[in-house]
Amino acid sequence: MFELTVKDEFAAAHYLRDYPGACERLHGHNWKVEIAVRGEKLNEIDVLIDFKDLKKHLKEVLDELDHQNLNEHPAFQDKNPSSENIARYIFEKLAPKLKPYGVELIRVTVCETERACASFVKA
Ligand SMILES: Nc1nc2c(c(=O)[nH]1)N=C([C@H](O)[C@H](O)COP(=O)(O)OP(=O)(O)OP(=O)(O)O)CN2
Ligand SMILES: [Zn+2]
Repeated sequence: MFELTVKDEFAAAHYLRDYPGACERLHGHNWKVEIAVRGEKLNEIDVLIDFKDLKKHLKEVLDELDHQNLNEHPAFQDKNPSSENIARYIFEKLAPKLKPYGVELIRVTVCETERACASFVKA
């Protein structure tokens, strides 16, 4: 079994409704995102999936979040745009895009800072 990861980032504003502190006020982060896929079969040039394709599809998903107020995004109308929910949103958008390549998305990790990250992992 092989596992690949690629990274990208996006910048956005958010606030956490009902948060007991400063994060209840609008503020921004440069979120760093890492995704991991796995699969068994290498293709005819001996790669699982081209990093370029992985990065392209991740970017498509992140472009929808980049430079947005995430609290105004349809995905976060009834739930907070926490790192946890952002990771799950990216996972759910990205997983179907990668299926045709024969790889499985297994983890999306979203970091608000170098010291604070949340992952959504395949059950
Ligand atoms: N589990 C989570 N906890 C928090 C989240 C989150 O998404 N998931 N988000 C926040 C806020 O977004 C806040 O902006 C981040 O707070 P904090 O980590 O305290 O950020 P600081 O810049 O103050 O970092 P320090 O390391 O404390 O300097 C809060 N919690
Ligand atoms: Zn925040």
